[in-house]
Amino acid sequence: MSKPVVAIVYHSGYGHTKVVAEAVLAGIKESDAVEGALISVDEVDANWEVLDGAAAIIFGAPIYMGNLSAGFQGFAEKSSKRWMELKWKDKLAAGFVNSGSQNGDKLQGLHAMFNLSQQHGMLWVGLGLHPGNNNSKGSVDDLNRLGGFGGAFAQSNVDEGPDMVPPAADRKTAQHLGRRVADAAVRWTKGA
Ligand SMILES: Cc1cc2nc3c(=O)[nH]c(=O)nc-3n(C[C@H](O)[C@H](O)[C@H](O)COP(=O)(O)O)c2cc1C
Repeated sequence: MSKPVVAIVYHSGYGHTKVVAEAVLAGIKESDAVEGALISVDEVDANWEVLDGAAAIIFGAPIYMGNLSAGFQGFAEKSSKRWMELKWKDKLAAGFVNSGSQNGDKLQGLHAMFNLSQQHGMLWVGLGLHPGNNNSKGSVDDLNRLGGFGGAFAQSNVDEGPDMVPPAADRKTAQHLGRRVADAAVRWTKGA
């Protein structure tokens, strides 16, 4: 029997969110029981069938002007063809967002991804981690240093390139999300 596919579909204007997407993929690949697929919104037209066949889809985007980037929103609107037939109903969904500011209205973007998942009848998987860096012994190197619950948050200094940021803590948090969704996909598809 073929392994369940856990797909990531992401937009990245300048490469920072792509780094986060690759960290999510590394987490998916920790599991031998699933296949990972990394799809940029720029190549989504050649990959709708991969998404249709996936057990889980993880959404990823940068925050532009306080919300999901137009590049990601374009994908979301194109996915309405799937919505017509509720083709993605009962797939797992999850999300990650990356922005220049520590806050930067990331939650707004993550909630927009959640809304997209619910329009499609998908089941949302959160991060499943306590917040890091929230007490006197904490540090910016903590896993989940930005304290997200519904998904993985990353922050990339606006004057540094994707070879420098987001920092390792955010990449590890993204990796955790990938592993968590992979494990959830195995449980969710058991016997299906
Ligand atoms: C048009 C535009 C709007 C942005 N708006 C925000 C914002 O609202 N909040 C924020 O924290 N960062 C904002 N940023 C910074 C990006 O979120 C940040 O640089 C991010 O790392 C870009 O990811 P990318 O390289 O994958 O496109 C904005 C950047 C651009 C280009």
